[in-house]
Amino acid sequence: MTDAATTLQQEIAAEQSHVDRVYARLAQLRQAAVRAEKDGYRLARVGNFGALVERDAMVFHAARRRQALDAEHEGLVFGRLDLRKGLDMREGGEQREGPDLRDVTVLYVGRLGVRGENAEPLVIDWRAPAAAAFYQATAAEPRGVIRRRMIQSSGEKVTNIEDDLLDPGAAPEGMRVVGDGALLATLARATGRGMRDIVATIQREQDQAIRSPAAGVTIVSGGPGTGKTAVALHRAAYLLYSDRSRFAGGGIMVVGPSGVFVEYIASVLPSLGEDTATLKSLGSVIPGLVATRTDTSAVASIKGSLRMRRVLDRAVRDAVPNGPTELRLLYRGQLLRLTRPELDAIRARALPRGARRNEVRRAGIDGLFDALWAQAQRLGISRLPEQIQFEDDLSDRSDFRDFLRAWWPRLLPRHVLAWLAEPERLRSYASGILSNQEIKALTGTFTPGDPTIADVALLDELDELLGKPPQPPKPKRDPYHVIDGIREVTTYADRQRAARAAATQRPDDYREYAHIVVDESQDVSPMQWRMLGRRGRLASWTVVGDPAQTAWTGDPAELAKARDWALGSRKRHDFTLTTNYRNSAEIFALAAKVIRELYPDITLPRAVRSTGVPPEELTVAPADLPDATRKAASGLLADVEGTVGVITPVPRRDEIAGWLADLPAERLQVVTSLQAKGMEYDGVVLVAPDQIRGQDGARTLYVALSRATQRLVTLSA
Ligand SMILES: Nc1ncnc2c1ncn2[C@@H]1O[C@H](COP(=O)(O)OP(=O)(O)OP(=O)(O)O)[C@@H](O)[C@H]1O
Repeated sequence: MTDAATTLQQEIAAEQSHVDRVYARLAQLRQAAVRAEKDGYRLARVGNFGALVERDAMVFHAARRRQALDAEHEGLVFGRLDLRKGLDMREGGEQREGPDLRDVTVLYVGRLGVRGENAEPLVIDWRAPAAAAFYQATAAEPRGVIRRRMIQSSGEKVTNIEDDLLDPGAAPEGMRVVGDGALLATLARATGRGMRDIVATIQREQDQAIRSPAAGVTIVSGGPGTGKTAVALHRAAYLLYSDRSRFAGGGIMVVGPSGVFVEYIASVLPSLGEDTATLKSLGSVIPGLVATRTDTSAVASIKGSLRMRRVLDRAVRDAVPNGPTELRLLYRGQLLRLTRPELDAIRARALPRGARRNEVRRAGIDGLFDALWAQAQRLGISRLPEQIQFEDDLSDRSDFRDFLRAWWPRLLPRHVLAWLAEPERLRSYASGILSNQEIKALTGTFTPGDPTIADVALLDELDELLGKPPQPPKPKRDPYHVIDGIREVTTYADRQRAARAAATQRPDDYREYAHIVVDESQDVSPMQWRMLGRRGRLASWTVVGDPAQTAWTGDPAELAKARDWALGSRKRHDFTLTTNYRNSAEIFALAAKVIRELYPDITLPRAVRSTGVPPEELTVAPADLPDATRKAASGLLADVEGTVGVITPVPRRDEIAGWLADLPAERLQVVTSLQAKGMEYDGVVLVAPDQIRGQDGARTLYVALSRATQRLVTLSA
């Protein structure tokens, strides 16, 4: 063994003994927590009030502790800091020759804080203020850190160590420094189906964004692969740690562009021991509805425009399709009749600007009564009763009630959206608001019962425009348990469990999130900002994105206006990330070429890793495209260890997936250029790049070109 290898083995052994100590302590704590929980429940059988209160406290603490201890074992300890200590004392007093080990304080950093039997910290939580130096110290500004050590493990076994010596002058004799570049070693690892947490290798500029103040709006920008998504998710975990009652109680919602993306990031927060955040795609923000279909970028940009609110406002005021065209009632031998224009006028009067159709049905009915009463008086019906009796008579009649149900039904958003599927209605609502060309583009894009992702924001807008019919008040629930007729005070543990459940399964129309994280925010349309804004009126926000990656083709001023409306006047904190951790330098160079054609002066991130393998740009005859795609995908599956993504033009996904049906599916995913947003694969086959550029623009092509970590093949026909 070489000297370096021996040193590494010795250092690994030393760290292993600390890691063993931590796991032994963890097992002890876990046992104690389980015991305390059991004892707590036993105490309750004593039955008096004092015992209940005691049980309360015991069970609560024990259960919470056990949950935390259960959450995350893999790679529990991942960092060590050797810090200078006693600087002040040394300067004023005793002078020694050089620094020695007495001048060093050692601190371990991990996914969880663990204390020893005498309350000494064995590991501190990565989110604790004392751990910030682990991420923020640099050689230029060591912040008291002499050596930063990254500890890599597999399960409970330490496998490698990587050190950074930040303050050589303060390093005591005998302090050894091993490894070179933990970050690069991590980045070279294969990509799995899901995104990994980066807790052990968070970089300084990322850490600053993660720990930015909870209040207001934290805005994180940066080019492809700079860790915006990773930062957003670690920030959610950080907020939950720093103010648990506020953020777990109120709820954190993380919103990403697509279902594919949400699936990709779903394991990150649980791997950090946090499972109370709600993850949503833009197609699933409304409870009970999951839209996955995408429109073309051009159509999505029209549907996302604020002008659609005016189009929808016209729709909710219109007569229902196939509704009654007149009202005819025989009353005491005389025919009462209201024509279509009269009915329309009554509806319009009952629905002044700002009124919500489902909420003012009563005003519509009153308008009908008034018109019918006036007519009855005009006709001089004999023995006409008081108006009140006249109205009662009508209300009792089933033909009148049937008419009301058909004329002013309770409308659901999906009913009204379905009206837009009729070209006539679409034209009449949109004329003068959208251009003829835009109306033509929208025609045929609304499929009743099968909304696209862009339609979801329209449904949410309609929900607001329509309102809800007034409901009788719900009876209040008894806040206490009643078991066998005996009332029992709920325990903290019960409440904790209930709070947890409430955090993950919030009521259907939950809109009071304490924090909203918006990922890929460059693709959130104005209508979608309104949808998110409604759910974050009291929230603080983290908004991450990259304007150069947007597929939005509408008016930028409108986008800014809607975003400002959602985020309000809260204080903004801006952060920019500058290093691309995803792409090899060779792959990013090709992506950069595409975006520079559009924005020659754009500042792009620096790709830190090089593989020596340039992307392959192939052109084949159209008839050979299926074979070439299959060959490229299976070639990449053989070449890379991790995942392979095949990125297609939007309308061709299913066709191209068909070509690849016989390839092994575990490591292969076929996605459209729009679904590829935010995704990452080790190898990417990009099919028909020119068609992607033609349909969804150069910025979407730039996104597609910047998804691969190791290998990229483009196939043009
Ligand atoms: N500090 C880090 N240590 C290790 N890996 C990192 C670090 N920062 C980012 N990465 C990795 O880089 C890749 C890109 O990160 P992420 O997806 O968060 O970037 P992004 O800025 O959201 O990209 P895009 O805008 O292209 O969607 C991920 O695999 C992530 O794990």
